Amino acid sequence: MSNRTFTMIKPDAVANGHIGGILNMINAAGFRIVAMKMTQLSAAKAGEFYAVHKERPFYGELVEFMSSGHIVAAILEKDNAVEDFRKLIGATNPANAEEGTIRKKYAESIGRNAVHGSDSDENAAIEGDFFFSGLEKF
Ligand SMILES: Nc1ncnc2c1ncn2[C@@H]1O[C@H](COP(=O)(O)OP(=O)(O)OP(=O)(O)O)[C@@H](O)[C@H]1O
Repeated sequence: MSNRTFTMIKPDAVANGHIGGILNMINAAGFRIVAMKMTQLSAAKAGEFYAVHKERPFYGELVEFMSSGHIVAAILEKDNAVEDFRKLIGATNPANAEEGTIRKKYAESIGRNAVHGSDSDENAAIEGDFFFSGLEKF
């Protein structure tokens, strides 16, 4: 079990002024931020990041949305990081997300759902490298 996961605060939450609120929830849950940056994905980069969903009907909408505005990408550290962070963000569809989760509080819909969280240790490492590769040491 790795102690790191990767997250993005998505364009809806950034545009609606929720970066601070979401980071507070992340800190309060015991995660340490080891790398973080604000950036905007090109459609090509968003498509690459979500390539596993290429065949899904919502792929075009997802890529358009994820490249529509600024995002905040971060690597987080905590014991059991991947699983605990998935619990903290809540269900993909905010209608099914539990009280106390980030998506319950900040997500607008299944597409505009405020945050991303890696679903495995392997993907956490791949996704972290996607944004923070090479020269940076953390
Ligand atoms: N039916 C849908 N309509 C529109 N967008 C969707 C739909 N299902 C999923 N998505 C979008 O695709 C993303 C990836 O879907 P996935 O099933 O991997 O959910 P997730 O693992 O909870 O989300 P994420 O990977 O962003 O943490 C979702 O977060 C959501 O933004």
